[in-house]
Amino acid sequence: MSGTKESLSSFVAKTDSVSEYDRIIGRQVLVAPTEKQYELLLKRLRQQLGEGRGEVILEIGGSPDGSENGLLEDEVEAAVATLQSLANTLECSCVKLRERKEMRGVVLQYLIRRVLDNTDFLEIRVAVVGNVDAGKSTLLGVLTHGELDNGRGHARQRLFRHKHEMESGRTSSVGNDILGFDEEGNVVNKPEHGALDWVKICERSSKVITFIDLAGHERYLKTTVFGMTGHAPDFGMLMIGANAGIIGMTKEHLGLALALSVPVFVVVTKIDMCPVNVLQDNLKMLIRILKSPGCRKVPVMVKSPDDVVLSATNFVSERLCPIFQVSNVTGENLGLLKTFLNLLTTKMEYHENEPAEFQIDDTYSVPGVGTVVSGTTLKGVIKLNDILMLGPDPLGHFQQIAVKSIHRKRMAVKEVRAGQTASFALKKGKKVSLVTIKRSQIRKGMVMVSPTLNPQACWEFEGEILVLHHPTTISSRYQAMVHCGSIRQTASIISMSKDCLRTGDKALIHFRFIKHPEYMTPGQRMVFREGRTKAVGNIVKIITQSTATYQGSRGKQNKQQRNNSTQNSQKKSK
Ligand SMILES: Nc1nc2c(ncn2[C@@H]2O[C@H](COP(=O)(O)OP(=O)(O)OP(=O)(O)O)[C@@H](O)[C@H]2O)c(=O)[nH]1
Repeated sequence: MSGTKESLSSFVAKTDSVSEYDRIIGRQVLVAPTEKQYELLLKRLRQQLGEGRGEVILEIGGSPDGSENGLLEDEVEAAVATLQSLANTLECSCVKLRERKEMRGVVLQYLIRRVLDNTDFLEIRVAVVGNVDAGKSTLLGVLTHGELDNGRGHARQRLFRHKHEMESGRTSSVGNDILGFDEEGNVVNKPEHGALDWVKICERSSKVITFIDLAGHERYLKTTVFGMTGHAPDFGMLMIGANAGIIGMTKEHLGLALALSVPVFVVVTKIDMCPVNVLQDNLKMLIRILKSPGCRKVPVMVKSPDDVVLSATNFVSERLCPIFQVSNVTGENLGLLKTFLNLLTTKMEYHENEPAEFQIDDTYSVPGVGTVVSGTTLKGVIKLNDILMLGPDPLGHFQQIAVKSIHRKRMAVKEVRAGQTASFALKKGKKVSLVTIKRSQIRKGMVMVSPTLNPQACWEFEGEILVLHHPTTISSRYQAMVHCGSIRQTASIISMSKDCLRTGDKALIHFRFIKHPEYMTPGQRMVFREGRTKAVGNIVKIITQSTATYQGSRGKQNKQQRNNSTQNSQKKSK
């Protein structure tokens, strides 16, 4: 993945089969590889492309210990030719990102990206958060439509008009905008009469950034949390107005991203209209917050193309938090932000070989098509006409459905893989004469999974929870909203491993949903919140027995425990 930049030549030098080569020869491997070395390089590059979901940033002429400090002029040509040839063999593009001077010669960084057919593209989801008026809609309008703002909402209006014009099949009720990059890293968005044709963007793109535009107002915090959990963002883009600084919901949104382990980068907007001293004060405050024990981030100001490559390659592996300072009116530094977006690679591990799991975040009724569901493929591969189990319904049952069509960003495709979002048209049953499934039967939080998983719904589960904030104490019977994937339902606390919980406390909590059972899996991240109360944690156990049975058995257990302790105390007193 791009987060792990590596020198190909030093890899070959480290490999057993070429151990006779010292580091100096290692540098020369790319310059003049033998057939065996070339095969090794090819094998390694293929492996890295697999790890990086189709792309990798490579450094040539350098090594981590500085022993291969640069290529001479004539070596550069030969090394780049080898790299180009490797890329061609693996059907990849090879684009130079950066060059730096070292003691001996130059060190170069290249982006190697698989050239995909026009129905496939790499997908990165970026949740856009920040306080009202931070310039979120404006920045998205400027990035996706390629036209600067006038400072009075011009770019934002374009986006709104575009949103109202969205035809059926839009992927979510949370705002979505897309920015496509071709294999060379050029933006492919070309608005026609103000509107964007998503299918054309996807056809021309190697990578598509989906911006999940989340509301900035406190009133919509529920939707913002849903966007952060249910839409599985790879990254969070925290927007801050240069003159307003960190106000309102900024800290809340940052805290949410941290709690959900979503890597965050910051975009400070409106630098064109902000006095220098105010900007400096607000940046100082931002850096202080990012470095504070609660965040433990390493803030990095991105000011040059070099900074972009460095921060993008280290973004995932470290606690780095790149900060961009842009103007949507003058366009200052927007180029840096675009290059950064083009280089982003997800840190999520997606398992394509496991049985399919798809979480539903929205439903639609499309005339002539029927019920359509949209969401994220968490595991496996889903193909046209696949039979999946949809559920759970209010009784906890799953029903067989067939996938009749698949869209990725409104483009018809034959399959969708783990890590990709999609919409499906559904029909009930296996036969060709399928029964239409009603939209009212489906709700957000439901899943579609492979029948091999034999899915079970649960009313109750156990979670390991850390209370981030609560004004007083939390005890049994306390109720709050559980957000887990696209599940959003109130649950009450049945029991806890501690008597009561305060801010900063950790506990194992047994929850019960109040309305209907849900499908969950251990290890999933969850948020438990109500008003200003917020707790985060992981699902550790799913309890599939009915409550009566469970409570009955717990009752018996408790009675047994009581009997045991009485016997013990009787023994002690004797
Ligand atoms: N001068 C200047 N104005 C900007 C810039 N970015 C945004 N604006 C203006 O700031 C105002 C607010 O921008 P929005 O994009 O609506 O802010 P928002 O964060 O999307 O707000 P909500 O959607 O309400 O959460 C608009 O009038 C924009 O024209 C900028 O870089 N420079």
